[in-house]
This record gives sequence, C-alpha cells and structure tokens, in this order.
Amino acid sequence: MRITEIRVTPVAFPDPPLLNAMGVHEPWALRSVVEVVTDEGLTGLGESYGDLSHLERLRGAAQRLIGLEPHAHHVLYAAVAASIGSDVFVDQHGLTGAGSNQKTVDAVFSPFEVACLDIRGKAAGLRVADLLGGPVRDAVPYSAYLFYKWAGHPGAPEDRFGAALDPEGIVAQARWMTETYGFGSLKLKGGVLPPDQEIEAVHALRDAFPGLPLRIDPNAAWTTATSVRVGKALDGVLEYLEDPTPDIGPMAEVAAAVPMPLATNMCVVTHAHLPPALARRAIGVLLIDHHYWGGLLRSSQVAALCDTFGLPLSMHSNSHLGISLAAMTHLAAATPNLTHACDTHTPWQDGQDVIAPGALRFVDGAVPVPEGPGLGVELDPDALARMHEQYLACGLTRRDDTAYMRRHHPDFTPKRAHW
Ligand SMILES: O=C([O-])C(=O)C[C@H](O)[C@@H](O)C(=O)[O-]
Ligand SMILES: [Mg+2]
Repeated sequence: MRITEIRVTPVAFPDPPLLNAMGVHEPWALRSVVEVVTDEGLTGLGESYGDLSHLERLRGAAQRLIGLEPHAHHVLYAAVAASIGSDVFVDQHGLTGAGSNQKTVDAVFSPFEVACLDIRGKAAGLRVADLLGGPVRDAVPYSAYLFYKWAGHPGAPEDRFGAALDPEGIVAQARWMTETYGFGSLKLKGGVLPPDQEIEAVHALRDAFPGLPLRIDPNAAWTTATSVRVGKALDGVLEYLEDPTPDIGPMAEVAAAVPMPLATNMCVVTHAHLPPALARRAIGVLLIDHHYWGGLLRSSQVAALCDTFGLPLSMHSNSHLGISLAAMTHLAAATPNLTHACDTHTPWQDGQDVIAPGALRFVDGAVPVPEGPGLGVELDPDALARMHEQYLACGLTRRDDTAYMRRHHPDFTPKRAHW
C-alpha cells in the first residue's frame, strides 16, 4: 500500500474568551485537518495546529510522504525530519513550553502518523487502540476544564457559557460541566487572577464538589516561593499541581517542598527534558500530548519509559476537534499508566466539528473507545468545507492570546513567574 495524496485543510471554529496566563482566546480557534489517501482506496485522518507557519511545514512534509508506505513508521518519520531540517517552531502563546527542533519534527509528524494508523487500522479491521497494544480501559475519563472567562468577546453579545471571574462563577461553570458531561474530576486554568483569589476558587470547588479530584494549572505564572505557598495552602485539596513555575530546576525546588505531585506539559515537552526532570524529581505526573510528542506510537513509548520510573501520566489538551479527541481516546485507552483523567477542550467547542456525529460521546465523563476500525470517526465533507470557509473569512493566521488581550487591555503583561 502506498500514499498517493495528502490534503492539508486549515479550519476555524468559534472559541469563547477563555483567560490564561498569556492573555485570552481569540474568537476563532485554528486547526488543520490532514487526509492521507492510499492507492488501495483507504483514507486516514489526522488533526493538528492551524498556525500558518505550521501549515507550511505540514505541506512541505506532505510532499515527501507521497509514494511511501503508511506502515513504514520510521521511514515516514525520517522523511518528515528531512523536510524540517534544523528548523524550530516556537508557538506564540508559549503554553506548551519551549520550542526545539525535536519538538518541531514531532509536531509535524504527528497528524500524518495518526492518519497512517487510521489507515492501518482500517486495512486490518482493527481499532487504533488495538494497534497500540490494545485497550486497558473501554472508556477514557476526561476532566472538566474550567476557565476564568469573560461573558462574551468584546463587542459581541454574552455567549451561552456566561462570565466566570470569581469563585461563584467557577463553581457555576463546574456545575454546568459536571451535569452536562458527568466529569469526575475538575481542572482550573489559573495564572489569571492573583494566587490568593485562585486558592479561594479551588476551596470553593472543594466545598461544592467534596468527592472530586481537583487540579490547578497557572501555566508557570508563579515564582517558586508563591508555588510553595500555594502548594501548602492546598494541602489535602489537590490531586496534583500543574506547572506552577517555569523550568525543571525551579519545578524540582517546588516539588521538594509541597505535599502533592507536580504535573507538567511545559517543562517536559520533548525527549531531552525527561532525563533531567526524572533525575531531579521535578515532576510526579507527565501530561502527554501526541500533537507534540510525535504521534501515538511515540507517545506510547514515552509512556512506557515513564512507567520504568514509576511516573504516571495525564493528558494535555489545546482547543481541538473530534479527530484529535478520537486519537487522544485511543492513546489513553491503550496506555496502562495513564491513570489520571485527561484534559479536553471539547465542551468549549460547542458542538462544532469536522467529523460526522455519533462516533464520540461522553458517558459519565468518559469517552468510550470508538468501535473502529482505525480511529472510528469519519470526516463530514460539508462541515470541513464550512469550517474551511470560516478559516478564510476569520482573518486569523496564528493563535496569539497576548495580542488579542492587549487590543482590549493595552497594559496587559503575560504572566511568567510573575506572582
Ligand atoms: O497547560 C495547559 O494545560 C494548556 O496550555 C492548555 C491550553 O492551551 C489552555 O491553557 C488554553 O488553551 O488556554
Ligand atoms: Mg498545563
């Protein structure tokens, strides 16, 4: 079987004004949809970021994959690495840690690898989770991803989610998410308000949802001293504390001083970060993300490596569509040491999707592994065309939460080891 054609289509979908340490989400989230077509009539799907420079890299790499076999994982990886050369992509929002050449190759390879696994599953009559070693869970638990947010985008009417700018707003948002999706754990995106206000919000969540595991993730907005102070103030309240402060050294200092494990999707984002982070005991949980860890197989390998060191996993999420949710679900289902509920932005995408409805659903906060074969999801060509039109019309070509925030609050500074 050979790859005969690859289509890379940028899409946009409405995104609410979610606040984070870098600024605020713009009215449109950008993604790319990858379709890999073979000479045997099978098509595989992948999904990735939608920034223009990333799209250009995807298109450059795609040309090198024509004629190769979708089974030839290492050959495909080498072709992508050759197309990237020494290039380094650094995303503007900085929420997934440092850029590197390795991370750039891995991020470009990822959607092609997912699409090839989709093809391989379809060819063999197996689910992607089966190709990854077989599911160890039938359904993958996700957490409610809570955000401080404005009532609506500036100049637009209030959106259907409403404002959440204080503990009451966060508790109301958590109630809506848990009642609608059945989520069994809660993650608060912090780094937005001064730390004491965020501590108060976590305590309000603890009071309102006594049985649910809680996390807070300020995206490295705090100093080591503040991180230690917050960690101690939330003793017995948090399942884990995610990226309180930047970089492996400071994370190790905090980890030694607080009672709960530290988690990261910022200081360990590529293979070279694992040895120093493990040696310094900087983290207790790794949030894997196949979009920048080189796809599903390479993420599985990282998970196995973490298992050797007794390190459990959770999963990171950016704004995404159903192809990614399917891929995340197959990976998480087939990863034994992924024992924490995964993150997902799905509730914020408000039903917009490029896949045909029905294959993915939340049952008691978990997504049952799609029946397959392959990823088990099908592209909706009309939805793809409509969301591509939205991309063309929205005028955005890269995500920039800081610039959008500054348009409305010119004095805004991104928060990195700030408080
Ligand atoms: O650290 C994280 O979990 C993220 O960066 C997830 C998302 O990017 C989130 O922070 C966002 O979109 O604002
Ligand atoms: Mg995080």
